[in-house]
This record gives sequence, C-alpha cells and structure tokens, in this order.
Amino acid sequence: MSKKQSLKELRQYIIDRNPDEPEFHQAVTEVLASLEPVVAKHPEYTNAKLIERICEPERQLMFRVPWLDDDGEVQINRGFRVEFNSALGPYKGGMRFDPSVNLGVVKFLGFEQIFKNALTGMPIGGGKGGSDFDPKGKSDNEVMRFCQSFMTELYRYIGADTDVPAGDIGVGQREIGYLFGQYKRITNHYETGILTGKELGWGGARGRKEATGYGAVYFLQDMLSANDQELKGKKVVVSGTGNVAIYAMEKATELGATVVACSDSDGYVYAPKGLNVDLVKQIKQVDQGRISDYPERSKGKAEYVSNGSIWQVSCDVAMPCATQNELNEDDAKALIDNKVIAVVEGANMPSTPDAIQAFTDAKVLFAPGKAANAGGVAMSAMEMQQNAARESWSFDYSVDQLKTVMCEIHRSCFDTAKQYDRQGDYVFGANAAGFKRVADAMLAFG
Ligand SMILES: NC(=O)C1=CN([C@@H]2O[C@H](COP(=O)(O)OP(=O)(O)OC[C@H]3O[C@@H](n4cnc5c(N)ncnc54)[C@H](OP(=O)(O)O)[C@@H]3O)[C@@H](O)[C@H]2O)C=CC1
Ligand SMILES: O=C(O)CCC(=O)C(=O)O
Repeated sequence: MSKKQSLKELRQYIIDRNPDEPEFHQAVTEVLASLEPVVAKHPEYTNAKLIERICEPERQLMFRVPWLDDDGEVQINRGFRVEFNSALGPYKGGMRFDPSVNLGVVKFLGFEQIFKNALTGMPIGGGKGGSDFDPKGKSDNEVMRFCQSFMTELYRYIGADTDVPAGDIGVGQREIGYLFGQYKRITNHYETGILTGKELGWGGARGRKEATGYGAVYFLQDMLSANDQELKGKKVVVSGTGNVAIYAMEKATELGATVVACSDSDGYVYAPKGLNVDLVKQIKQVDQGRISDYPERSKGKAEYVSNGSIWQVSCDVAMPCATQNELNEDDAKALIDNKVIAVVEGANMPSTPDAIQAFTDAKVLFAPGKAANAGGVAMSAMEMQQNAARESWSFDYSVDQLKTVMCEIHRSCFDTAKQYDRQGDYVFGANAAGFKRVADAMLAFG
C-alpha cells in the first residue's frame, strides 16, 4: 500500500487481505470511519503506516484441542489466541468458548480490545482468544479435560508480562480454575499473574465479576449527567443474563432505576414493576436454570416471551449485554419509537452499523462497548497489579477505583469528541482517543 491511500481504500485493502471475517471487517470499518480528522491533524501517523500496522495482529495462534468426552470418545476443537497489539503493555483480553468462535470473531474482539484497553489508561495491550468448544450441556469433568488440553498448548505463549488471558462468554471462574491448575501443573510455577478472573482464594480480585456491569452503569450515569439527565427513575432493559448483564442490572437497580426486562438465548422476561435481580441471579448463576423459569418463581410478576425481540419493550435506557450484532436496525427503530434516551453497550459490538446510524440520526445518546464495558478489563489490570504486589484490596476500594477509571474514560471520550467538533459523539470520541494513545506509543517505538 502506498502512503497516499485514502482510509476508504485502506479499509478495502484490509477486507481483501482478511477474507471471510465479517465481524473483523465490521469492527475495522467502524474504527476507520472515525479516524479521518485524526490523521488529517497527524500526518506522522500516515507516514508511519500506523493504521495499516494496527489492523495487522502481531501474532495469531490457532491450535488443536483434543479431549476425551465422558463416553471415552476423542473430541477435537480449535483453540485461538490473537495477540493483536502490545504497544501499551502485555496482550490482555478474554477467552470465549462458544460454537460460534472462529478466527474472524477472535480478531474482531482482539481489535476492539486494543482501543478499549488504551482508553482505560492502564498498561495493557490488546488480545483475545477462545475456542469453538461449547461448555453448555457438558459435564464438569468434560469441561475440565477440555480446559487442561487447551492450556497444554496455550501455556507456551502466555505470561504475566507477555499475554494475560481472562474470561468472556462461556468462560467463568470454573474454567479459569481448570486453566490455571493446568498451567501450574505443567510449568511448576505458582504465577497468579498469568490469568485474571480468578477466584478470591487463589489470587482473584474483589469486584472483578461485578466490574463490567457496574462499570457500564457508571458510564451511563456520567453520560446522562453530562446531558442534564439522571439515572434515578429511569426504565432500563438489559439483554442477556450472564456476567455482564446481571451486574449491570444489580447496579442500575441500586442506583434507583427499574430494570423491566432481561433475556437469555431462548427468550426474555418482562416485569413492568421491575425485576428481582436476586431471583435472576439465583435462577441463572446458582441453579443454572433458564430465564423462562422466572415468571413462575416470581409468582406471576412477569411474563416470558419466547420468540420476540427484547428491544420491543418500551424503556428509557437500553443496555445490550449479550453478544455481537444482537440489536439491528429494526430493533433500534422500535427503541426510538418508544422514546429511548440512551443506549449503553455492555457487550462487544452488540449493535449493527445500521442500528448505530439510526441512534445517531435520532440523537439518542449512544455509548460504544469499547468505552462502556471497559470496566471488566480495567479491574483485570487491577488484579494484575494486586498479584504483582501480592496484595488483596477491599471490595469498596476496588469499586472506588473502578468508578474513577470509568469516569476518566467518559471524560476522555467526551472531551476528544468536543475537541474535534463532534460533541456528544461517543463512538468518535472512543475511537479517536483510544487510537491516539496506541499510535503515539507505536511511533515512539519506531
Ligand atoms: N465478562 C466480561 O468481563 C466482559 C464481557 N464482555 C462482553 O459482554 C458480552 C457478554 O459476556 P458475558 O456476560 O461475560 O458472557 P456470559 O457467558 O456470562 O453471558 C452471556 C449471556 O448472553 C446470552 N447470549 C449469548 N448469546 C446470545 C444470543 N445469540 N442471543 C441472545 N442472548 C445470547 C447468554 O444466554 P444463555 O444463558 O442462554 O447462554 C447469556 O445470558 C460479550 O459480548 C462479551 O464479549 C465485555 C467486556 C468484559
Ligand atoms: O478482563 C479481561 O482481561 C478481558 C475482558 C474482555 O475480554 C473484554 O473486555 O472484552
């Protein structure tokens, strides 16, 4: 590529160079669409071909994961780790175990992670990993054998100062435990800093499991207050009932909002007077049940909808916290017709480009995932900090730190957008501020 190529041509070049990776193309397209004014102001980035470099992973690993199921049959899955960018620190980002995982999905997540991690202001680069293994319906022993086989290959590439994986969809404390155990077994190192999202008893951080959801709500609070609104009294809809969704619901409720709907991959529940978050936690986290159990267990205080979009439910604030591209243009129009004020992405890239355009056109406040859900990785960086110092912070102190980081991220997105005359455009603010921090470090390194 010549230095004179436009961003549009560069985007096409990246798409052609990475065929059959639609999610990666989508993530790159969104970031590049924000960078025109930034590179116009900083020709040094173009001269050093920084955008092209940032879009190319430093290293991508793909490996075989053979394991034995409970019937004694060999099963084979694929493992991935994309070490995307280490300009700001060790590669950092979660691992997803889900049948939908492929190289393009891991690359989109790793690419987003670079800018998200930069926005936290912490010393962490960007990476992501996972497998097409489906933990649903597997026994504990099967999950353990899979995790042990996965780590038997992955251990060569990770380390507290190299690459620090964590959880994501399908990877919670159980999986992190099996992965950590295998790392320790085969390396003979009790090195807590090689993974985050650990249990408290063996190197975990207080507040990590709450951090992404709480952080997204803190971002929402700041975004509303910057626009002369408040969270108290608002009606909120949250998709998903996983790690991010549950703690977003918990914090929003604690701050005086009413969460009227949430979902899982089968359907959603609607409770006009508000959901009981403790009951949702009991059903999904303790009993490993389905959200369809909620109406009966809440004694009829909610209705379950098995095929329909949760975004049809009228609300002031929508928080997509399940998965990518779960909110499309029709969903956005339904939310706009119902007078939604703000949309805050707890998941990674949950809104399609058409949906984001519809929100922008309708002047709905819109917070992209790379800014709003950065609380999880920020708390992971604090877990690394505690592991390195052999410390263990209190829950209140940790959540205070989280709040400060989210407030800084909000301010950085808001101020950057203003500086480029794009006031209120959080997508632009997040992309431009995140990119600049990474680009400046890469320039310094030659
Ligand atoms: N965990 C973290 O700290 C962070 C996570 N994220 C992002 O947040 C999102 C959720 O992650 P997390 O909460 O950890 O994952 P979990 O596995 O804990 O939960 C995922 C939730 O989303 C639901 N879901 C999954 N796929 C679909 C689908 N296709 N349609 C509808 N619902 C679906 C699941 O339903 P079911 O119960 O039926 O499986 C589950 O309720 C992901 O995009 C992840 O990348 C971002 C930052 C940090
Ligand atoms: O805590 C981490 O390192 C990973 C969080 C993550 O995967 C994400 O922010 O999407």
